[in-house]
Amino acid sequence: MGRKVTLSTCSLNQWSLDFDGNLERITRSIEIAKSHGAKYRLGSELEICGFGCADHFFESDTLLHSFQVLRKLLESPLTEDIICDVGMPIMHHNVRYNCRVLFLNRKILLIRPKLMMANTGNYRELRWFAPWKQSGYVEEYFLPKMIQEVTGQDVVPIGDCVLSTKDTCLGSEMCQELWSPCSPHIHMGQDGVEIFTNASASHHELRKADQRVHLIQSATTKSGGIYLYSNHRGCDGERVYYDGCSLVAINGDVVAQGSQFSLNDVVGVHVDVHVRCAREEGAEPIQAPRARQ
Ligand SMILES: NC(=O)CC[C@H](N)C(=O)O
Repeated sequence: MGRKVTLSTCSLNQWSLDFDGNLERITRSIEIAKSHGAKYRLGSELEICGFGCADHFFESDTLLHSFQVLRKLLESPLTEDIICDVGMPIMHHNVRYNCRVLFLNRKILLIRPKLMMANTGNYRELRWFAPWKQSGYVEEYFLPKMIQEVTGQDVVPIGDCVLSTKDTCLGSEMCQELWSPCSPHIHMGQDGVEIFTNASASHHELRKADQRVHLIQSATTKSGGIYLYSNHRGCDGERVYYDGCSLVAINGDVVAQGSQFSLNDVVGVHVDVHVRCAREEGAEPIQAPRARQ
């Protein structure tokens, strides 16, 4: 019998380089998540600086201001007792990565860089970011001083790994990775991950929301589990429309979904789930763990 936990995802109307506004909307989404008793809050891809910063990603200020926002979030009493999963660019060994930062109670648990970049159609991510070096590979990241002062940590893990808690196991994938034939959720499912998360910036095209739903349903039908999807909503300074629809699926069924065309700047989607039960009731028992090289 698993423990009941509330998980929260959201769609925020973030704007490129609007660090104050983006922080305010992230803060509001955490407030809403906490008011529902959530223990984990997921936000969309690069939500701190905005997804569409384009060549501003080359400017060190974009990375610096992202860390300043992260510091404010770490310091805030609002982020106590909830795992916050936020998106920002991070430079590691002079290479820029599109990352998730997961933290709890003023400690950074993990920095998870994107493994597979979106580089076709409207997307040119390879111009600004490198994909992470290798799946299942982790290094040490030296935190900047302004973050060390708050967390008391010098180094934190950066790379492709999952988060184990007392009750469950959570693994991140990022936007494009869901669309790949070798999505990380496949191996994570084999490794026993129960909560899959996806931080996205996926723009609107007719029937694309339906494709996303099918991909997410397929991901949780195969090995069972809970899939939390967060998509940006709004224009983000670009000439496309990111169409929200943040959702939660459990064992192949969509159990909660946010709006696609809302005018609200902050839309939260929350679910109460019994962790463990989700995997136990999933379609297939856990297979042999992935052999790591
Ligand atoms: N930001 C991304 O990785 C987006 C790519 C993906 N194909 C989508 O449109 O959802």
